[in-house]
Amino acid sequence: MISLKHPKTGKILEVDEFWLRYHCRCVECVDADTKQRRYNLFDLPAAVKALKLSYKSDQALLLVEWSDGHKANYDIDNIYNSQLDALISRRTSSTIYTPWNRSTILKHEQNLCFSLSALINNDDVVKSLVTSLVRYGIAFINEVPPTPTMTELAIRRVFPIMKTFFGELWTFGDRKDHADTAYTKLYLGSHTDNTYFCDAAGLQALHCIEHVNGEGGENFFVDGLHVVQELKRENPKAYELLCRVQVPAEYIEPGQHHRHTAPIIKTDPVTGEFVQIRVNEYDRAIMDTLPQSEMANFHGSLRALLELIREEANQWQLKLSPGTIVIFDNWRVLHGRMAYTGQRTMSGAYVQRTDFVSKARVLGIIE
Ligand SMILES: C[N+](C)(C)CCCC[C@H](N)C(=O)O
Ligand SMILES: O=C(O)CCC(=O)C(=O)O
Repeated sequence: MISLKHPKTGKILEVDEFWLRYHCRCVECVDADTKQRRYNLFDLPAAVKALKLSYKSDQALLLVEWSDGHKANYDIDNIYNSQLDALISRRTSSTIYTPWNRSTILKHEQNLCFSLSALINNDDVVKSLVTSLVRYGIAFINEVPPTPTMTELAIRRVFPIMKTFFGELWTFGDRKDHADTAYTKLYLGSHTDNTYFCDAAGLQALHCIEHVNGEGGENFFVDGLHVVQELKRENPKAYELLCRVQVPAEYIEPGQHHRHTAPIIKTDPVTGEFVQIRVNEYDRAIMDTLPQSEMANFHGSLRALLELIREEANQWQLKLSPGTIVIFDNWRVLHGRMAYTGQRTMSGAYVQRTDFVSKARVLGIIE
């Protein structure tokens, strides 16, 4: 270990020597074009030693002469910012994620809506939309001509579309194109999609392009981040159990058999932050991942979460009309719809999680 003292703050940091050697960012060590490392672990001596330490450029840089002959320059602040305590403090002090219930989201409604023409003409509007998606997990694009083609154009202005067995840009009503309750006129309780995929879609976009000769079909949304925080406060045992118990989900139709097992609440193993809520009663598979003696506890905890989800104060219900696309974070915001009559056609698409967060990083919204 090497002991460093920050030249400005005086903070002492014990740094593992191999870690420091491995994190040299000079052009010899990291390719300037690809930003990829130019060597692997075995190219460096396991017991590499720092022979000489010195500071330069008003002490902003640390120079190290290594026992393998390499001379490295480090930005001191980069070294301190690359430590676990710095990561945890940045993440836990971030104010980018704003949990909401119905009354609080209604106060921000105007921050969530963007017209298609503004979106097309102005890159800043793209950034504002992605910021709302990160902050609240939901946003709307208005004044979209109600066709599948224009729905696709609007989504592709911001994100690439994820291909699944449902298709890329999908259009659905009550025709049984897939073995799923979504393809009926029935009520759909709050859920997240794709609990049965190894990686559920990150975003989902829905556009009601037609609803005639009937009523109902209102959509509702619940902020999973908010209900998970409430559960953690009110019932920490239930929260802890739902973070831990592995819950299988499944989707079966001719030619498809998807299954994925994971907890209902996923948290970041390093920082403890909320990562994903994965709730879908319709797609729950046989629960064979717990001994029977623990089932009652599990169902009690799940019931506590579902009660919070069902609370009216947490549900934001709205009638989507042709012209408005709703986009929401399928790892955070649960959605559902009321039963309906008449002819109702929805168009929409999924976006991969990795494409959503990559876009947010490129735009400087998250790190
Ligand atoms: C969105 N789209 C209509 C294509 C599919 C709906 C699938 C709903 C399914 N139960 C799930 O949770 O994934
Ligand atoms: O029909 C709707 O409005 C929503 C359908 C739905 O919940 C889904 O596709 O997952």
